[in-house]
Amino acid sequence: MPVIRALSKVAKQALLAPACGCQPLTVAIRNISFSPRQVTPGSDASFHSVSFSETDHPKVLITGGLGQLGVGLAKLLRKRFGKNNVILSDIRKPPSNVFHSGPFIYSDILDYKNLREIVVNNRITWLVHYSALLSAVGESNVALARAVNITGLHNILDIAAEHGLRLFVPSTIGAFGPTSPRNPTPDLCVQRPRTIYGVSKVHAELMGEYYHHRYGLDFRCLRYPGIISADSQPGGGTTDYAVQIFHDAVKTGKFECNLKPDTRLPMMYIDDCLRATLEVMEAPTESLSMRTYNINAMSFTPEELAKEVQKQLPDLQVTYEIDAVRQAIAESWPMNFDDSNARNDWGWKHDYDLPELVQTMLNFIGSDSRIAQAN
Ligand SMILES: NC(=O)C1=CN([C@@H]2O[C@H](COP(=O)(O)OP(=O)(O)OC[C@H]3O[C@@H](n4cnc5c(N)ncnc54)[C@H](O)[C@@H]3O)[C@@H](O)[C@H]2O)C=CC1
Ligand SMILES: CC(=O)[C@H](N)C(=O)O
Repeated sequence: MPVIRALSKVAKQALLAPACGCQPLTVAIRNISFSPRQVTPGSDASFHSVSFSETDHPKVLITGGLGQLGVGLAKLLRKRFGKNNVILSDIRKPPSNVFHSGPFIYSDILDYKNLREIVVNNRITWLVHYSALLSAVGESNVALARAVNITGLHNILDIAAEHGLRLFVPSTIGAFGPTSPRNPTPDLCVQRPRTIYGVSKVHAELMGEYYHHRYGLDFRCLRYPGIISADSQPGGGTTDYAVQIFHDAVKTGKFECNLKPDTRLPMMYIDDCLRATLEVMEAPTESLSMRTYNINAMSFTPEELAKEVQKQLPDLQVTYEIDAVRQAIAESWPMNFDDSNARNDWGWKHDYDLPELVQTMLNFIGSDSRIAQAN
């Protein structure tokens, strides 16, 4: 009975707590070992809570780190916090340059004990959760997408709440759907996505915010646009065409686009995306009026992108062979993203517009292919 009474007191405190005042619940979790996932009886929950303030630098774990974004983020964070303070993890075997560039560890986000062991043994304080199946691959394997994007997220939330971690989970333009306002799309509006990817990301936004209010979890989330990078391949999304065009333009002079020429989507160069991630993770709590923000840089159609590339490579030939699944997804997504809250609250500002993006991508891929030809 006393335990039940204590629990109902905790629940009452939770409902009465101010949206940002998470202290009472955090204390309750520690005092009576009531956590989102029950802490083993007899264990001392406070033992796990290594707060960021105890160390000079955060100790960061990146899940799903071998995808398009993780390696670049590790590089940026290692520059800032030191090589050994940032651990990349994935279920795939890392290429040797990645393996030798800093700590890498196997981590399957569906294995809760494995996650807990990594967090405890390495005294992790920040968790960047990148593991996911993206929009197009998600539609071709819904069961796996549901497991990785939803069950996996539950593991991540519980680990982060139990161990007092600051947690970053990216969301996406894909978290909106055909009934959302598309031009522009604000932070708060109807979200009824039609992909398992989008559904799982809305779920992540809501669960993260719920854990923030309920358990005091320091949850931070950015909705990324389509991300464009030169030295890492996209993992099966709808916006992948905007990366592939550069590789094909340089290598073959021909590009077959799987979206219609007038399909407008928000996009961002990877350096802006990774910097935004670091900036929101470092933003003082008081500056965050929300926990999930849109971020934006530019918006273009395949035709506009092709024209910009043709300014540098006039012989590029672009044809269109529409992928019905990707086209339907793209037509349900925002055309322009309103990121004014991120700009006002924590000073978000993008560096790359379309001309700089194209120049940078062609310089990078061009010099890469010249090196390859010389070898
Ligand atoms: N790349 C983009 O344009 C955008 C990405 N995002 C989000 O950013 C995050 C990172 O995206 P990308 O790097 O592009 O994704 P990606 O698809 O390139 O990489 C995802 C990684 O997750 C790993 N993974 C899959 N199952 C796993 C499991 N059970 N345990 C651990 N790892 C597992 C994969 O091996 C892969 O390396 C994702 O959450 C994605 O939704 C959001 C919007 C745009
Ligand atoms: C915008 C995204 O989330 C991703 N690149 C995808 O196209 O699925």
